[in-house]
Amino acid sequence: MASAARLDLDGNAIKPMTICMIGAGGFIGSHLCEKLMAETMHKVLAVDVYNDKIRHLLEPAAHPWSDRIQFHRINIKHDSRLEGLIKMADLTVNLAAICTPADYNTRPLDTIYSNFIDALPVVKYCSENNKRLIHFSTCEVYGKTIGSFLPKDSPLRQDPAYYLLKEDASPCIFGSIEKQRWSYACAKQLIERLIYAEGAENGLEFTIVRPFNWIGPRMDFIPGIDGPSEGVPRVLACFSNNLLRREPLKLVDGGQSQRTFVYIKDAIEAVLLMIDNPGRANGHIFNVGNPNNEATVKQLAEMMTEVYAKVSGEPSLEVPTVDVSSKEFYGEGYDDSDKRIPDMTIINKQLGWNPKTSLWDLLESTLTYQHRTYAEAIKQAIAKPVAS
Ligand SMILES: NC(=O)c1ccc[n+]([C@@H]2O[C@H](COP(=O)([O-])OP(=O)(O)OC[C@H]3O[C@@H](n4cnc5c(N)ncnc54)[C@H](O)[C@@H]3O)[C@@H](O)[C@H]2O)c1
Ligand SMILES: O=C(O)[C@H]1O[C@H](OP(=O)(O)OP(=O)(O)OC[C@H]2O[C@@H](n3ccc(=O)[nH]c3=O)[C@H](O)[C@@H]2O)[C@H](O)[C@@H](O)[C@@H]1O
Repeated sequence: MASAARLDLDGNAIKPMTICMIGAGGFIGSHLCEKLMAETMHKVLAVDVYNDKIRHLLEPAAHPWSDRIQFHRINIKHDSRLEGLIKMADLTVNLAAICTPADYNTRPLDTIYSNFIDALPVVKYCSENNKRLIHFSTCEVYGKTIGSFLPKDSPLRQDPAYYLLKEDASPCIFGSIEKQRWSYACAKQLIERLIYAEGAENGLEFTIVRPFNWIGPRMDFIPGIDGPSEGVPRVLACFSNNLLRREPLKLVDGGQSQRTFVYIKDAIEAVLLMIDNPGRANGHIFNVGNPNNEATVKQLAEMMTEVYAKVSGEPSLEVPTVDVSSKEFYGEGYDDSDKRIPDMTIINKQLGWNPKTSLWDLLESTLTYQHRTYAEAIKQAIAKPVAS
């Protein structure tokens, strides 16, 4: 239950504030709203075009926090109410974006508009009205590692200097323009530069968050159940869908890319520290990830298969994975980040934050949720005769 006597990292009482959260109806937004309602006295003006993932917080109206959350169905591309909401708030958190890789090379214009053009008014209103901004960028701004350009057998590939991703030192390395995969990363990079420049030239108080593969319940959708049948969500939902339907998990180009996965609930703790500690968070770019949870996509598939068998009680498939080319899976123009390990020095120093949950444990709680939420609906969808 929320308590009024919460203290910041310097021992001062935290004053309740009003937060304009754009993209509050998405995966991260839903977890952040939950946290803010359950553990703080902050008020949320939740802006999104959808509210399914936060409906449990909005209805019934008898929740203890009911007077602290308001939903505003607004498309920020064209709605004059946005500036008024930013003005009403002490802080704006901007999460709105197209952020599924299947869109980057197939809908590059929508991707660039969503991640750059549509964020411009948000930055402008915050700057003009002297409002603080926490903007969600991505670890994809690092692109590929320096080490990926070394010969495959070079011992330097093992040296962290060639792969560890540091906010204030690592370059942003993208592929050629035909590799439209990088449309998202490039748009995010440019909005980061604009926000940084607003800070430098106009005094905007900002924090930029670079999430490294946050995963957990409510991430994306299961195709044909709560999203389009032909849709391609991010890897957690793709693999969950395969496991629920008892199909082999598809490994793009052999599943050799490496990622570090962090549990959404750990990551949300970091965001709350940023919200509550402006003096320590303003002016910073933060990596938020779990360097201890590294796996290749193939290893992730194997672990998810094992965990799902445990939580569902169903035996694994004899052939649990199948290789597929990136061209077949994502289409022309796909490219990939080879390896993503966040350096944690800055977030450790400023906010003392560390992730806690192991990959196995986070997959166990997430796949338990996926099974409970979707297994029955999938069974019914599979059993339904196809209309002739
Ligand atoms: N989940 C991750 O691990 C991760 C990693 C890196 C970066 N990010 C960034 O974090 C942010 C949130 O990611 P998420 O995983 O919650 O994604 P999400 O797709 O679940 O949430 C984004 C939300 O923004 C809303 N939105 C998009 N365009 C909008 C518009 N024009 N007007 C109003 N609402 C709009 C969507 O409806 C959606 O609810 C994004 O900016 C994303 O790039 C997330
Ligand atoms: O989550 C993040 O930190 C960022 O990275 C993601 O990018 P990526 O990790 O490449 O996206 P996923 O869809 O989660 O894919 C991870 C890896 O799994 C592979 N994959 C995906 C799906 C699948 O069915 N099979 C498969 O092998 C992809 O090719 C990729 O190598 C997205 O760009 C963003 O949501 C975000 O900015």
